[in-house]
Order: sequence, then structure tokens, then C-alpha cells
Amino acid sequence: MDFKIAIIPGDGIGVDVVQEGVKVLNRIGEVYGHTFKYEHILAGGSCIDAHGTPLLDESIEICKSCNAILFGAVGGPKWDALPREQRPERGLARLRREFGLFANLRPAKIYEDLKENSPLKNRVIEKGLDLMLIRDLTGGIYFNEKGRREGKYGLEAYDMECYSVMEITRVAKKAFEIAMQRKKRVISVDKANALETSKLWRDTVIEVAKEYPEVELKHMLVDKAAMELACNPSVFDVILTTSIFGDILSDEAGVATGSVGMLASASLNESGFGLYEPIHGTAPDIAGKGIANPLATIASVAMMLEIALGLPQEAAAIDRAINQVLRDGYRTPDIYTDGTTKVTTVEMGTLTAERIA
Ligand SMILES: NC(=O)c1ccc[n+]([C@@H]2O[C@H](COP(=O)([O-])OP(=O)(O)OC[C@H]3O[C@@H](n4cnc5c(N)ncnc54)[C@H](O)[C@@H]3O)[C@@H](O)[C@H]2O)c1
Ligand SMILES: CC(C)[C@H](C(=O)O)[C@@H](O)C(=O)O
Ligand SMILES: [Mg+2]
Repeated sequence: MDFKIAIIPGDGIGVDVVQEGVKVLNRIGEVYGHTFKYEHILAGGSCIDAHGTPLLDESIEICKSCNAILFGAVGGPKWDALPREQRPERGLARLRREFGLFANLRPAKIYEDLKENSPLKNRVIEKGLDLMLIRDLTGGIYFNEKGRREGKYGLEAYDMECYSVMEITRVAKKAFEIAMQRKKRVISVDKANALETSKLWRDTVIEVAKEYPEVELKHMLVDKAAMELACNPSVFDVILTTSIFGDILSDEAGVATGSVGMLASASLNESGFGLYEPIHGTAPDIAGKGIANPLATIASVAMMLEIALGLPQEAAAIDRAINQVLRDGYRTPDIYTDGTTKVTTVEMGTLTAERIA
């Protein structure tokens, strides 16, 4: 089949890891007889440097003509002093908002051969770690009123956390639907002991749960959830949470799997159109060194094949290739341990692509 994919590498290691994602996609094309055409799009700091804005209007139109978006990461110290509206991250926020990508799926699982890498190794070796964090992506504190004003003690700034029943309902439904395909357990994470938005979140999730009687629903306060993720992650099957809590908890889940460089994501709208990206950022501390782990992006390509392109066999082939490359002992520095073979970003991409058959 023929597909068109928007390729948005962004900045820093985003450029390196997306290149390896495309390499794997091309290999899928060769082995399974598909044709992937690409639209290369600038976003973030690289787009600011070239065009003075983090995303061009025409890029949105180009994305609309594609089957899916493959995204790297945006941002970096070079652009940190810019006002918020002009920052690289606004390019990503705009894509999320313009396409209505409210459902952010962030699966975290531990690969068999990385159990030793997890800081939780004793617990994950015993009980495993395989969860799906579902994060609202277009509401909450990120996208509501914000600003600066003169307050009682002088200058102050504010970001308003706000959720409507509609926003909570649609992301909750997504979580319950996904739970139906998994172990049928949802833990909704909030801060209902302190926040009004969380109270509405909890009440609304309870209502939605009535439509899914087979799914067990529990609620957990976010501070406890952070603790459980760090010491007992197997209690989670599906985590349903807000934008800000999900952002923080997904990095924590990443570390539990061995490295934040292992975690993929899909951001979907009501009609299933989506943007696929690793959960990590541009990693300025290692950018330009050629050592970033591309496996999160490669795993995001697998999610894209399955969800956006309806190619589950091809997605499974990527998953097998990732498992195999790890089994064969290849590691980028973030997941390196004694006795394994240290490889670069490009080598990891090539070695993974070669294992697709
Ligand atoms: N979706 C996105 O575009 C996105 C996501 C997160 C952060 N950011 C941006 O990225 C910049 C840097 O943010 P940060 O440093 O807080 O987070 P980060 O995720 O970029 O890096 C955190 C740490 O994890 C390491 N790391 C991340 N990805 C890795 C990979 N693939 N392989 C090996 N190591 C990896 C980094 O080296 C660093 O030590 C900021 O400008 C931030 O706004 C963008
Ligand atoms: C870049 C930033 C705004 C973004 C977020 O917080 O959503 C990132 O951390 C992520 O996890 O995708
Ligand atoms: Mg984040």
C-alpha cells in the first residue's frame, strides 16, 4: 500500500532519532511491499531560525494531507530566552491543538533484556512492568488562561487549571476502551483532596465507568501514584490522568523501564488521526554526539503502523526487532551495562532495521 507521512524531526536529538525511525520505516516498506512517501517539515527552534516562527501555517496543511505525523522533539537552550508564545515548544503545542490530539497514549513496558537496567530491577524482574498511561493533551493547565499581573506582593504569574466534563469524558472513554483490550483495570490519577478540577475529574470518570462495567476503576492521588510508580509499578494497567500529571508520571515510568529513551507515544484525535513521537525531549546534554537512543522513536513508528496505518503485523515485526537487538546485546550509552556492546544512534537504527524480516 502507499502512505504519506509528515516527518518533523525538530531540534537536538530529535533530528537523529527521527532519521533512524525513517530508516526502520523504509525497511518495513522493502520487506512488506509498502511505499512510504515523506513530507519533511521544520518545527521548533530549527523553524524559528529559518522562518522566525516555530511552525508555518502551510505545515499544518501539509500534515492534513498525510496519513500520520512522525515527530522528534523541539526546544533547546538556544531558544530558552524567547517569550513563551515564540518558543519552539509552541510549534508542538500548536500541532496538538490544531489537530485536536486530546488522547496521549504513553505505553511503558520493560523489555526482558533490560530488566537489569531498571533502577527497580528486583521488583520488575519479579512482577514485570507493562502499563499504558493515557494523558489528556489539549486541556488543563497548559491550554487555559495564563498571564502576568500586579498582585498583592507585586508582579505575579498564573496558569489556570481548567477541565470541562466534555474533555474529561472523552479522554476517560479512550482509557476505558483501551483497558478493555488489556487487563481491564483503570487507575485514574488526580489530586481530588486539594483541587476542584480533580474533584470534577473524579466525579466524571466515575460516570464514564458506568458504561464499562467489566473494567475495575480505582482512584489514586498523584503523590501516591508517583510513589507507587517508583516502587510498585505492577499495580498499574491503565493510568488515566491530566496533562500536567501525565507529563511528569510518564518520564518517571520511562526511568523505570531503564531509560526515558525507550518510551514511545501516540497522540490521537476523535477521528483517529495522530502524531507519533518519543516522550523524551531534545536532550541538549547529549545533542550532536550521535549517542541518543532511537528505540523510543522506532517504537513510536510501530504504534503509527498499528494505529494510523492499520498494519499490526508490521508493527509486531518492529517490536520483535527491538527485542532481538537488545537480546543480541546492543546498547546506546543510556542503557549500556557491562558485557553489552555500546553502539551509536545510527548503528542502533541500522541494527534494528536489519532485524526486520
Ligand atoms: N515532545 C517534545 O518535543 C519535548 C519533550 C520533552 C522536552 N522537550 C524539550 O527538550 C529540551 C530538553 O528537555 P529536558 O532536558 O528537560 O528533557 P529531555 O527528555 O530532553 O532529557 C532528559 C534526560 O534524558 C536524557 N535523554 C532523553 N532522551 C534520550 C534518548 N533518546 N537517549 C538517551 N538519553 C536521553 C537526556 O540526555 C537528559 O539527560 C527542553 O527544551 C524541553 O522543552 C521537548
Ligand atoms: C515540550 C513539553 C511542552 C511537552 C509536554 O509537557 O507536553 C513534553 O514534555 C512532552 O512530554 O511531550
Ligand atoms: Mg514531557
